[in-house]
Amino acid sequence: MKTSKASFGEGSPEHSEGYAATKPINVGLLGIGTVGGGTFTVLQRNAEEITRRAGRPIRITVVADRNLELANKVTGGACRVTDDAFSVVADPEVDIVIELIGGYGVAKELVMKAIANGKHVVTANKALLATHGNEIFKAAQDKNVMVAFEAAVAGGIPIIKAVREGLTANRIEWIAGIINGTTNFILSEMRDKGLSFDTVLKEAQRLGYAEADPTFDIEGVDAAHKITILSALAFGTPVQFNKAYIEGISKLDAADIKYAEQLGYRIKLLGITKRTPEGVELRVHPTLIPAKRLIANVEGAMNAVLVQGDAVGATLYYGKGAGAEPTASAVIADLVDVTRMHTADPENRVPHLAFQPNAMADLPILAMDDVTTSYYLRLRVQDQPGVLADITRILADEQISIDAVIQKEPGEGETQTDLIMLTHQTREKRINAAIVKIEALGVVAGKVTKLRLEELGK
Ligand SMILES: NC(=O)C1=CN([C@@H]2O[C@H](COP(=O)(O)OP(=O)(O)OC[C@H]3O[C@@H](n4cnc5c(N)ncnc54)[C@H](O)[C@@H]3O)[C@@H](O)[C@H]2O)C=CC1
Ligand SMILES: N[C@@H](CC=O)C(=O)O
Ligand code: NA
Repeated sequence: MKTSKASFGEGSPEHSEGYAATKPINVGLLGIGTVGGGTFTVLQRNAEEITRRAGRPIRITVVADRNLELANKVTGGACRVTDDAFSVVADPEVDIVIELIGGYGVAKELVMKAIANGKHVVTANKALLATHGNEIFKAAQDKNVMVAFEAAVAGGIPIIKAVREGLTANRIEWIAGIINGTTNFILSEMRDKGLSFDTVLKEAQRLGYAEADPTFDIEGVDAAHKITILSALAFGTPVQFNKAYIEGISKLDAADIKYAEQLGYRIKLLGITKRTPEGVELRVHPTLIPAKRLIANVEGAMNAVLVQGDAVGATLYYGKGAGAEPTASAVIADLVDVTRMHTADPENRVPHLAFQPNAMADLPILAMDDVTTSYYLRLRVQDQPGVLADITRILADEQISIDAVIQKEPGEGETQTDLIMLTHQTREKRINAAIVKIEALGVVAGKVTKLRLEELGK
């Protein structure tokens, strides 16, 4: 058997003689940290196969990173290195710019300059696209260049491809996903190993899962960036991050995780977007999910996205949503896509946001008050007759029906106990109104804990 040693971006002799002679597509890589490093390594390792798929060699000709020592170490002399990212987006030799710096400051400037200079862009930057995507896609359309962003949502899972291309026959009804690896890792490790929040967060940072500012992960902002992008792709609307409802896991109490389990549910940080007759729900929050659902059993840094289409029904996509090589897998898939489509008529390329730019819908994003879901309520109550009746009357007055109740036996010498209730579906404004009245009851101590619950299908 012959073995082949493909040099970086050249393709192997036995498979790629034709391709090796083909003009390579030249790539400038901005940021060679976790994802940039993974991209460089995988592109080098799988050069032969990637060339055979792309039809021509994909060659990183220049890497820009403000950490030159790191850039030199990772590239090992295989290409040029600079600390001036702006020189790369202006470099006439560069066909595609990969932006893996992150954030919406310098990254936005670089992406806009790259587009203005007629370069295609590949990015993993969900923060940038969720906040400035409309402007970026418009600029790209005007310049006939592509902005590809598979790595921006659920890392290595090809979810953008699935929603934008694989499911085009469908009227998408809703999407719900575990789309932040760091928080899923924290919830799993805390539950399974009893480790503290801070210990697990440090480990997630060490493993390269967390954002530069980990509060983006913990407070649900990163998941909101991602569900904002998916929502736009699903419903043909502009990206509208500023209208997303966002609640992270920092206030989640271990007691609720335990009670949820007793009731047959798991708590996951979900990104949810749903089409309703009044508009689109766009929200991120800890959510009770029936423990028997596949998605409830997604653990560690793994991601999973459920997409409900009217024709296909429910589809589930599972895989690594963070980390160097899983994310590089998506970045390189985009590089191959862009390379293949580079010479195609821009009119015939897949639209950035799945729908043709002149056929976008202006469905409103619903205020959280108008969202419909089920609820988990935990109350600290006096252990005395009539308490449950008072509470159920308040809920009934708001037309909220109860699905399940558990009341703990008070501890030795205690006069108060935990009362846990699950409700059927209702509007958020109704449950909030009921909670205000419940908290005013003399027999209820402190605040009511409210979590949302989604059945996610049958
Ligand atoms: N780490 C992960 O698992 C995932 C990250 N992403 C996204 O990928 C992007 C990159 O993330 P990571 O690789 O984790 O970040 P990182 O912090 O590991 O890498 C960023 C790199 O950019 C360099 N850099 C920063 N400012 C620069 C500048 N002005 N000029 C040149 N270089 C500069 C830094 O020195 C660093 O090497 C972010 O947008 C992130 O949200 C997306 C999916 C998964
Ligand atoms: N910080 C993110 C990285 C990938 O997008 C996460 O934890 O999922
Ligand atoms: Na992806």
